[in-house]
Amino acid sequence: MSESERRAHRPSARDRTAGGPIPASCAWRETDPVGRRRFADLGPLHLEAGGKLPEVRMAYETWGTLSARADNAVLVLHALTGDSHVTGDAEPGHPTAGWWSDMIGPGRPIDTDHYYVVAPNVLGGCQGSTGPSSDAPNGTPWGSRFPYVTVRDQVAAERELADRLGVGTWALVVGASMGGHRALEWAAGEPDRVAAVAAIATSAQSTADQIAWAHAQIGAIRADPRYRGGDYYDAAAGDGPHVGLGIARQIAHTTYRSARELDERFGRLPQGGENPLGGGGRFAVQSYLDHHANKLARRFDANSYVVLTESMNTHDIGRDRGGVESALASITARTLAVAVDSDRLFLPTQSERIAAGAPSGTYRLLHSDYGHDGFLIDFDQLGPIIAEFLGNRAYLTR
Ligand SMILES: CC(=O)SCCNC(=O)CCNC(=O)[C@H](O)C(C)(C)COP(=O)(O)OP(=O)(O)OC[C@H]1O[C@@H](n2cnc3c(N)ncnc32)[C@H](O)[C@@H]1OP(=O)(O)O
Ligand SMILES: N[C@@H](CCO)C(=O)O
Repeated sequence: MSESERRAHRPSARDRTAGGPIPASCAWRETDPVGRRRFADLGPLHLEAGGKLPEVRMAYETWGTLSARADNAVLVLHALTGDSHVTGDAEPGHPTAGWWSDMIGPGRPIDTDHYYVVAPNVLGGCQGSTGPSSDAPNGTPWGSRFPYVTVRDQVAAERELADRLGVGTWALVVGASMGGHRALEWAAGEPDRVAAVAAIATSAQSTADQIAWAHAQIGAIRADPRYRGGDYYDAAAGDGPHVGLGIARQIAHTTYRSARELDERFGRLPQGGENPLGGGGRFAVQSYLDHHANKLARRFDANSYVVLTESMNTHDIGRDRGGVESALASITARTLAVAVDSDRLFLPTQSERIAAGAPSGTYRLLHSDYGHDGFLIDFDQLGPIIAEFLGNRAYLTR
């Protein structure tokens, strides 16, 4: 069996139900299973679309040491279902290693022997920062009552966190995908506080295509009867909206990978001993998507998925700033825009636009078969690009 066949076939069909009943919500809430997460209580936050959150808590992790001049701080902003655990090995309570361990750490492109790295969990998420699964003032989860938050609101919360950490100007703000939205929003909205920005596989404003994919994902969650309009937090395991959330992940995950990769990797292979002819069995690629659906439903909250996806839909650094080109032109930070050539969700032209519009913009392209997820896989290319942008000669000549 070839490597591609081996990858395509694992694990077995039994994976579809692996792990037992799925909890109604897998929000981490106020817990800190890894033991290194910290929390900052920021008080009330007035929201761009109206209303306010009376109490905002931000969960975050840090690595390295802030210099006496506070000029070595790097803000790392995660994507839709990411979290603050950007680097480190797998450990109890966090079964996966940091999602950017190859990029951040001693001797890595973002070298924590030199930089003070801060990674917050996004506002509206479900990994310790205030979100729909957090308790509202009446002591029960916000659920359907959670207000609309924008990318700008998320950055406003991160700005408050920066104030509390004693960071005036970030040496670098870096993010990919949804994290890139926030990185660009930081650069356009807080030019005095960002010396350099790296926006990876992202866009300055959401496109109709991205909103269209998101629409189907949100629809899948809302159509799940177990979603209960967003108020499902007291449901028993197995009785939460994991079906809708899983379908949303399957739609999204397909857009995160390239058609070429899926075709070359899975082809028309059936999954294990299953027979798709007649409708009973699955193709391997269907099993693969089932696997990713199952995994996400176990680690993420459906309401957070909706809240964050909606915030991505209205992402537009040009809003109330005279349009995207005007907002890009106002960026004073050194700007790096990185695209993945096979990304069918965040097209390279959107990164080219960022680099062309920012006064000191640089554009770099990753050559990858993996599509949008290339920023989570192709570190042999992304590492040197970021190291070069930071002038990390030790990494480049290692
Ligand atoms: C900043 C952030 O975004 S942080 C969040 C990033 N992490 C995630 O999104 C978690 C979801 N995972 C992913 O998106 C991807 O796994 C990545 C991008 C992290 C890594 O990509 P890859 O290394 O190419 O992993 P890939 O997409 O092939 O998935 C591998 C999994 O699919 C499973 N798989 C492969 N083929 C099949 C199949 N035919 N049937 C069922 N499962 C299958 C593998 O067993 C493996 O399972 P495991 O992850 O539980 O060990
Ligand atoms: N796999 C990433 C892709 C989104 O950019 C995530 O789940 O956040």
